[in-house]
Amino acid sequence: STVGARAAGMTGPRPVVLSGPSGAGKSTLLKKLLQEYGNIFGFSISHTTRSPRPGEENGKDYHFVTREEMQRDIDAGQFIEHAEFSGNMYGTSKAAVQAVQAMNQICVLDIDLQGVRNIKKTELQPIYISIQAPSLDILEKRLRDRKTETEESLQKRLAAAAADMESSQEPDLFDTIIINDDLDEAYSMLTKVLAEEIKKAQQSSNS
Ligand SMILES: Nc1ncnc2c1ncn2[C@@H]1O[C@H](COP(=O)(O)OP(=O)(O)OP(=O)(O)O)[C@@H](O)[C@H]1O
Ligand SMILES: Nc1nc2c(ncn2[C@@H]2O[C@H](COP(=O)(O)O)[C@@H](O)[C@H]2O)c(=O)[nH]1
Repeated sequence: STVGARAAGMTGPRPVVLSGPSGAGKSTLLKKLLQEYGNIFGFSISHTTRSPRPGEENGKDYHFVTREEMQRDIDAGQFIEHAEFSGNMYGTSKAAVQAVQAMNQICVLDIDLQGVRNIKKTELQPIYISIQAPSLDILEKRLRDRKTETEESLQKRLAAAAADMESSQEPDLFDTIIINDDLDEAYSMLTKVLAEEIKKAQQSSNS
């Protein structure tokens, strides 16, 4: 099994899961990571039924699909995990993870807490990192300033955020919790947590 092989040190670097409330800064940190280490890390492109935001590209940020398409593919067994979040469906397809692994890159998943719990039931064995805002008030301000949400979807996301902040304290759920107060400091924490994987990847590409 992957677990046994991993214990024996026979597999490659571990995938990385970034989770945490909407507005905590996952995409911002991920973008920085991919800018600096785009040869090492690859983003797992999820499917979602929500509409694209200005600037988001189909097949790059997400695979934007209808509920019917997504449900059909879920029923066909094409997804590793999927969840309903704030009125829309989100999910990680097997193909999304395989596409990154085929490029010999470390797969990074940006998923919600339900996704984390479901990935724990699989053999993926990633490093689990929670990104948190300093407070719910600051998170609300950041989400409002982002101007991507209606008042209704903002309220849904804030309710989910409050629950997320509490659940993330659960022992053994995350390997690391990063408080994204100052962006540069949070990013430096992230690269520190991933230093070992980055080193392994750099060594194997030099050999
Ligand atoms: N350290 C920070 N200080 C101030 N603003 C920040 C910081 N980090 C991120 N932001 C801003 O906060 C907003 C939310 O960040 P981002 O979109 O990265 O969150 P997210 O966790 O990916 O959210 P979602 O799950 O909704 O996609 C963005 O407008 C971003 O520019
Ligand atoms: N369980 C999953 N959650 C996912 C996936 N892709 C994204 N997400 C999470 O959804 C929310 C909202 O994202 P947004 O882009 O609409 O702001 C956020 O917490 C993401 O982490 C997925 O494939 N599975």
